[in-house]
Amino acid sequence: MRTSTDYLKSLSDGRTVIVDGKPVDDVAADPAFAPIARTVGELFDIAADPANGMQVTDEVTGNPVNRMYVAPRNAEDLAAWRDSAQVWANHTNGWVGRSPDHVGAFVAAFSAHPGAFADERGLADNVLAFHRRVMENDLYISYAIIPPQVSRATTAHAWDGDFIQVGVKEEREDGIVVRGAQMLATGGAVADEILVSCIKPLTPEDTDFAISFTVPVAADGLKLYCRRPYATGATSDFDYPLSSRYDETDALLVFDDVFIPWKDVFVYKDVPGLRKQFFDTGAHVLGNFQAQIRFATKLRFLAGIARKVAAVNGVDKFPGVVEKLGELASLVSVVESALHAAQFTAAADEQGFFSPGAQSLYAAMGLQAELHPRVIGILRELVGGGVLQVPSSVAELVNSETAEDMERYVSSPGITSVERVKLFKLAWDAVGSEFAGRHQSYELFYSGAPFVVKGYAFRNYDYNKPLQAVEQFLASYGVDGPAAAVTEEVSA
Ligand SMILES: Cc1cc2nc3c(=O)[nH]c(=O)nc-3n(C[C@H](O)[C@H](O)[C@H](O)COP(=O)(O)OP(=O)(O)OC[C@H]3O[C@@H](n4cnc5c(N)ncnc54)[C@H](O)[C@@H]3O)c2cc1C
Repeated sequence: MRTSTDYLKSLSDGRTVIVDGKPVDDVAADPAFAPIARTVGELFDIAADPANGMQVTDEVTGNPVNRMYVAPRNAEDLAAWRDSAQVWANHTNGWVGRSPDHVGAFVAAFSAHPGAFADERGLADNVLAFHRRVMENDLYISYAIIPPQVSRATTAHAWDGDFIQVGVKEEREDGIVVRGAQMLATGGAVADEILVSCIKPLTPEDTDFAISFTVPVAADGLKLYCRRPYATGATSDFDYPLSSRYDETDALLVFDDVFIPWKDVFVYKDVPGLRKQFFDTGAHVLGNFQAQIRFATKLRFLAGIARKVAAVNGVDKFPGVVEKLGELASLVSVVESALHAAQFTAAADEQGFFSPGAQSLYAAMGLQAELHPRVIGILRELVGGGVLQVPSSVAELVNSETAEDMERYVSSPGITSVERVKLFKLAWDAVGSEFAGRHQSYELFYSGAPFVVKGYAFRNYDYNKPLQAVEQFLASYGVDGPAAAVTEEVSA
């Protein structure tokens, strides 16, 4: 299976990743991208080691493949799939949102439902071939499925200027030429390919933009405009332990007439087909099951920082602090419990795809907009000003002229000054740094704006039962008192 060496080597492919107005020479060597590339490489090494239990035998080739790229078919598969996702999430403590298993899960679910892509061009076969390529080569796929934020009052066809959202400029015998942009691809700069599509509802007038395809990051004419990287501002691992490893970077994609061969096209000028690929295949559920496994891991990590900070500051026995730590425990447990429930209520669909229970999964996602800021808020409150009562850098801890002051004034009972500063710098990178701010937006938006995500929770909740309960109750009394049936029940 692919190792970090193979992966890092493959990144030197002439991709156009733009920072500070010019293309980056080599992302694997650039200080903005090398740290996250290293982290992704570590994930591949973990999967390649059979001891980590992430491998399964491919039924077609008989070779070991990463389980994250294989659609679960029964309860045992799903349990093992979840365990594998957990192995990767543990390695990053949940701080890498778009690790290769996220879109990998979408592609796995696609492969179990080729019928959702069926059309006269044979697009379903393209999807199956894509899945096989991803699985056999351990590809890292990022995705860009949101149109650029131009105006949400209308959709692409009504925007000024042709092809602002990426669309079909030209149809050729051997493929299509696409032009335009897509909002963001997290991890795109260090991925192998990007799945480009649109999950926001389009109208029949938007047919030219109703496409789904994969494109190598190094494709001619594809440009990635990255937001300011945070890894370069991370002066050391000690000062920014999260920014220095996990800055995935997010990039606007611009397609300057990029040629996409037919084999890489999955949905073509088909507005309903866009929704089908995400929602009739179970892809949205499986991909977000992975996302919630990752999210719960990060919440546990945040709770761990809070628990340790409270102990170091000697406040962990105060009733008010115990209450806060208890609230944190409840919030983390809500997400963990929803994952258990989604697994417990999982069932096979008509294609034999074993899908996690959607009601529990979307319930957790629907609360994320409130839950994550609350967790961060509690942590911010517990750390107090301690995150600012730290030296500007590790230098003050090692310089003999300043180390003595640090040891004397920046310390707590039972731990050294270095240990205390290390902990509080970690806390700052989780709640206060630019990296932390980006993560707050990420958790709020990665699976859609809160009104969209709550819509999933609404649609996947069976309101018949609560409605029935209310109807029955309302029927049990009237202006004349209890209804007859109820009166009889009471007198009997
Ligand atoms: C850190 C980060 C990483 C991301 N990574 C990726 C990625 O890898 N791939 C990808 O495809 N996308 C990615 N995204 C984009 C993400 O999917 C979108 O931000 C999300 O879907 C919301 O879309 P939007 O940003 O266009 O918000 P908009 O749709 O413009 O909404 C912004 C706000 O406007 C209001 N609003 C808009 N429309 C309505 C409405 N109809 N009803 C009520 N209120 C409304 C809401 O308050 C909403 O929160 C990322 C976003 C962030 C922040």
